[in-house]
Formats: sequence, structure tokens, C-alpha cells
Amino acid sequence: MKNRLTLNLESTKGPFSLVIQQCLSFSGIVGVFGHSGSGKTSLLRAIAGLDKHVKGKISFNDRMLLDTKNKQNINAENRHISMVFQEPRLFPHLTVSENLEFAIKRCQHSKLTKQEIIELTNLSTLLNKKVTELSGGEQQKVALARAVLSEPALLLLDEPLSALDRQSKKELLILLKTVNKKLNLPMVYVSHSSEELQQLAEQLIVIERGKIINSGEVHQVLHQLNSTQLIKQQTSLSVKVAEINNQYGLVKLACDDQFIFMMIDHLTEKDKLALTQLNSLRCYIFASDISIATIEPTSSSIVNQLYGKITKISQVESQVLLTLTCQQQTFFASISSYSLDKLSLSINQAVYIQFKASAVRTLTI
Ligand SMILES: Nc1ncnc2c1ncn2[C@@H]1O[C@H](COP(=O)(O)OP(=O)(O)OP(=O)(O)O)[C@@H](O)[C@H]1O
Repeated sequence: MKNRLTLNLESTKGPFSLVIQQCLSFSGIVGVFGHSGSGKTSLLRAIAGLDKHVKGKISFNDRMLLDTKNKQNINAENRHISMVFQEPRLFPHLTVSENLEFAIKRCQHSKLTKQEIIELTNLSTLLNKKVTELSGGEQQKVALARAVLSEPALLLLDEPLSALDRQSKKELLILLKTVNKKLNLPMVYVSHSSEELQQLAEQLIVIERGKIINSGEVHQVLHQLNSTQLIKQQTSLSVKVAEINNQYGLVKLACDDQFIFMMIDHLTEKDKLALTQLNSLRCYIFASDISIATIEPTSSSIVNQLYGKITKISQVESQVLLTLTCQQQTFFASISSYSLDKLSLSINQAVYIQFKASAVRTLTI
């Protein structure tokens, strides 16, 4: 069943105004993307009931949380919404176990046991440690477990991974996906990292200067952002894992009827097994990593060569962004205007889309 979050709100703080009108219907994770100061945290605080200046209406799954015209305002404690912040905000003098107990005490109707959450979040070996003895990633796991234990109807996450290193980010991203799926817990995830959102979100909202400037299915929105300065231009994909080739350290990914190879020589056997068990893998290829050939490159070291057609040519000074279609999938390649002229490229022209296996990137394996 889909969740419905309806936002029709305004909040003004000094020169900054947040004005949001959006109805979201989603079953997984909604991502909120925007640069620093765009209003992402302000939006989460409004939904959570932490901003006293908000006017308008907010409802979640037919429960009215705020309706200022009718003087209705459910306070933050009773909204059944939990929040995870950039910094974990745990009790430093307590152990992991005691921090979790504290959350259980505050929640009267918890259907999830502490043990279930500990197993889900892999915290069993850390229970007796003081939170000050934990790494940043481990602390965020505790913060997530604590938020989940209060059994919220909606979980809001505000840049929860921004202080973490790449490995901790990867673990937490996988954990968030698992928690979202296993507990069927809807989430709104705020980040200025398009990479994190590409891995997690089913839908994406883009905020600029307190207003939504784009929203929709995650791959589509990221592709639309290629024409702005907001992200590094990229092709965003969901692919199926077809086959692992251990001899060459590659995985073969199915994209419609074509295959893409990605490097996995750095993966452990455990990671490779996890990869084969995925229904689908999110990955991305920067437009600067894709090149074009007009005749079939038969003796190239570049392993990925797909046959497609140019559907759009956008030129900004000496840089050109080509939009290419290859069956149902859209690809983006950035080339120089020199190459555009040298190859005499034109709309509807059939071309070979080339990229190295190492150019296919993901954060979750
Ligand atoms: N209490 C406040 N009083 C006045 N202005 C505020 C207040 N809180 C936030 N602002 C302003 O509102 C704007 C949006 O802030 P917000 O924290 O929502 O942005 P953000 O997109 O989450 O940024 P970041 O990614 O840096 O956290 C900023 O210009 C900020 O200075």
C-alpha cells in the first residue's frame, strides 16, 4: 500500500521563506535534494512539528498533523514521526543497550522487540559499550535503531551519513534499505549528496530557495538535473545482476536486452554473494566517462559498447551533452564541441556508446 504525505505549507524565518505544495504517494523512500541553505532541514522540521512558524496543512495517510486554519496542530511527540540527524544525539553517559532501553520506555505500544531491532541493525556486539567508545557509523546505527524502536509511522532522516567515511556510508545505506523493506517503514531522506539519494530514493524532490523545483521518479529527476549545475552529469540506472565473472573480476548487469560490465575485483566473497541476491542494483555512470564512436569499435579495450541513437544535443560553449537512447534506457555523454564537429554528429544518428567497466559506479557494494 502506498503512503500519502500531503504538504501545503509556508514558513518564514527572516529573509528565508519555505513554500511547499506537494502531494507524495510512495511506498519506499522519498529523497529530498538541494544545496546548503535550500530549505531541506526546514522542510523536515515542519513535517516533524518542530517549527512553530509553519502555516498551512500537513497530513500523513489521512491523519491531519497540521491545519492552521482550523486551529489543529498535533505536537511533535504525538505525530508518530521519528527523526535521525546528522549527529547521532545519543546519551553519552549511557551504553548502547541503555540508549535503546530509553527509547523503549518512551514508547508504549512497541510491537517490535529490542532484540529484533538489535539483530536488524547488527548491534549485538556493541550493546555494552558506551556510545562515546563507538565510531561515527556505529553511533548512527544506534541512532537509527533508537528511532525505529519508537515505531514511528514515518521516519525522517536529515543528512545521516554526511559525517561518515565511505565504508560506513555503504554499510548504513544497505542498513537503511533493509530497515525500509523489512519494517515497511516509510522514510523521507534529506541529503545534498545525489549519490546517496540515487542509491536509496524511489522518488526525489529537489528544493531550491525554499521551493520545490522538480519532483518525480528518481532516475528521471536526476536525468533532468543534468541540464542544471546542481549535480555532476550522469546516467542513473537500475539494473539486474545477470552473472558474476570471477576470472576477470567483473559482473554482468542486464539493462533491457543489453549487458553492461562493472568491475568487482575489490569485493569480498561475502559482498559478491550479496550482489547475486539483489533483485536490482542502482548504479550510475558520469557523462564525462562515456564516449561515442560512429563505427563499431572492434578492437578497443573498452568493455562496454552499446548501440544507440542520439536524441538530443545540448551545447554550452565548448561542452556538449548528448542524450542517447538505447532501447528503453537513456544515457548521457559529455563530449567536446571539437568531437561533435569532427564526427559530424546529428540527432537520430546511430552511434556506439562506450564506457569502461570501472566507470560504472555504485555506493552499496
Ligand atoms: N531559526 C532560523 N532563523 C533564521 N533563519 C533560519 C533559521 N533556520 C534556518 N534559517 C535559514 O533558512 C534557510 C534554510 O535553512 P535549512 O537549514 O533548511 O537549509 P538546508 O537545505 O537544510 O541546508 P544544509 O544542507 O546546509 O543543512 C537558510 O538560509 C538558513 O539560514
